Amino acid sequence: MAPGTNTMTKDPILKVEHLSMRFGGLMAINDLSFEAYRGDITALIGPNGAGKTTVFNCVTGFYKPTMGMITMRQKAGKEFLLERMTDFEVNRDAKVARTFQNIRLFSGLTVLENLLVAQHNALMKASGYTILGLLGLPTYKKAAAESIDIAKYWLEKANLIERADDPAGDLPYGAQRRLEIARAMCTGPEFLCLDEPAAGLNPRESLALNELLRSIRKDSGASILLIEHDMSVVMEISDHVVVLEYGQKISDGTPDHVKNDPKVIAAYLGVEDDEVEEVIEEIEVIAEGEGPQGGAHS
Ligand SMILES: Nc1ncnc2c1ncn2[C@@H]1O[C@H](COP(=O)(O)OP(=O)(O)OP(=O)(O)O)[C@@H](O)[C@H]1O
Repeated sequence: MAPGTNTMTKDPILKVEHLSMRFGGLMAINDLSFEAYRGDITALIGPNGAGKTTVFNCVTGFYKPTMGMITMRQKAGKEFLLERMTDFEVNRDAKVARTFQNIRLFSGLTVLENLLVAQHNALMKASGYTILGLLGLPTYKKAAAESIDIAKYWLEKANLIERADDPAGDLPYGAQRRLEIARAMCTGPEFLCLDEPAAGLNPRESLALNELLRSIRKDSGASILLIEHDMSVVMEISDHVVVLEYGQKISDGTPDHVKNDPKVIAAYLGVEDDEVEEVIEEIEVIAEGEGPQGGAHS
């Protein structure tokens, strides 16, 4: 249990146990264990190259880990061993959706069409996988109407309803990021993995993103795991933070707990743990010197 979290109410949706991932001679993830709790926004942070994306790729079925177990337990109690599943099965069966560091939308399709394509699997199932089904089956017509309702719901949430008929490629960058998240939500995930959702956003777009993520947590009940470099986003919206360095966990707890953890400060400053205090003192002296009354420029 992560320090600072309430032991009475926390129910793990994801358990990562002794995960290791080797690329040739490089141990990118080394015996990593952590949990993400149901209903929480969990942030996975760490310096460049710490192994965050590798963990994401293992959780979402893009990589087969060298060792370890990744268990996802759905609300209804059904468990899935994600390390044994393909990316497609992780999404379809375990109900884990993801976004990527680089935006991957169909830029020539409209905003609405992007959300309908995401629901293609459910629509094909309703058609009975036949052309006649596509043309006339009542189950298909019902599913098609439902998928438009779901798309509209997420367009409202992402504040994109007015752009529904515009090509996705015409949207500003921050709106494209929200569209990607809306598209992932249209697949009905219980667990949403977001790879650097705030990257490249301006402060206004960042606020809109925070609002969308909070509303996903509150209204859909989906749990969120996100990789993020923007500490203001992490500290603002996360319930729980896991910190990696060189493929290992160095801290795990509430945002306040990890923010004040000397190991985390050392990792971000790139110094040894026992040098943290000294470096912070030095930084404070420099900051005082740079201040309005400071002597650096006087
Ligand atoms: N497919 C791969 N083949 C070989 N090495 C890889 C592969 N993917 C990642 N690595 C290496 O594994 C280590 C962890 O990389 P990873 O991308 O997971 O880190 P990260 O924490 O996401 O970094 P960043 O914050 O820069 O995105 C790095 O040293 C990286 O070069």
